[in-house]
Amino acid sequence: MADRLAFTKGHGTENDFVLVPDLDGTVGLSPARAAALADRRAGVGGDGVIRVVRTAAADEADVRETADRAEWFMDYRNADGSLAEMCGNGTRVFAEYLRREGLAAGDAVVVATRRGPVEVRSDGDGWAVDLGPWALADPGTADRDGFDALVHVGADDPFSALSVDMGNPHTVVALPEGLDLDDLDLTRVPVVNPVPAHGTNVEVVRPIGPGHIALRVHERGVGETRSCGTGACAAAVATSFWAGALDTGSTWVVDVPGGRLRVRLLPDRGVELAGPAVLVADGMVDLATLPD
Ligand SMILES: N[C@H](CCC[C@H](N)C(=O)O)C(=O)O
Repeated sequence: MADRLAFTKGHGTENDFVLVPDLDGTVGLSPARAAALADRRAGVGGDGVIRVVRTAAADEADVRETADRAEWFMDYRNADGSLAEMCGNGTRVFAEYLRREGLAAGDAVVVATRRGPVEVRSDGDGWAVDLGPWALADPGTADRDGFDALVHVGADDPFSALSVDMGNPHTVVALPEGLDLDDLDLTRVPVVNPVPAHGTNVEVVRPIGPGHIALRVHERGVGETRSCGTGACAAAVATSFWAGALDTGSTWVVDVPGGRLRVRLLPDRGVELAGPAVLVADGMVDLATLPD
């Protein structure tokens, strides 16, 4: 039995991940082991852990069924070890890893995810991926101003928000006039009402100009992160909805604390995320330091 585990550290606009190759699915990844790998002091450190596994060897049957469309499965875990359906920044880092390792060739690769296969294609010095279709909560629940939730961020009075489903859940807050993103206390989990059944990722968005927004994000299963790819898409969808411009194929520059992403709204509720992916380092973890 190998006593060490190979890993690669990577990030997309400083949303960072520990990639663990387990190509034939023989090692597995328990929630406790994922959380230990993500630990920034006793482990490698990251917002998430991504197991790189052949789709045919995935634990979930519905993922295995997509093996004819995608050879590799992005098995995404949050820093707390919880599963997530999708990770936008993670898909770009995953594609970069597959290309560097010679596990994929050419300018595009279809990646299996819990949300279904997505095509990640080379885009300038980064990657682009359609993370759609997005969905709003039952439009009937969005009041006349386009909000369907209230969010307490830190000690502030509640802010109005809109739920956006990107395969994973998002609650997008429109930062009230006169407040500054930098002043928000995102050290605690924002309190969302109605309480989302499976938790949610909370983005607080500020308009910068036409087709340009900035956001901070508190991620489900992590805490505040420097960037969230599905969150950038959710924020662009919500901002377009509030502007009554959802059907215009708009493009967005999304400034996140860790850098800049681009989002393009596509027909049929498609939404393309584009941005960088960096592989920072490779290493080995002593299995004796990890829980089973
Ligand atoms: N925390 C998220 C998953 C990671 C999403 C984010 N890192 C991205 O780039 O989309 C969730 O539990 O739904």
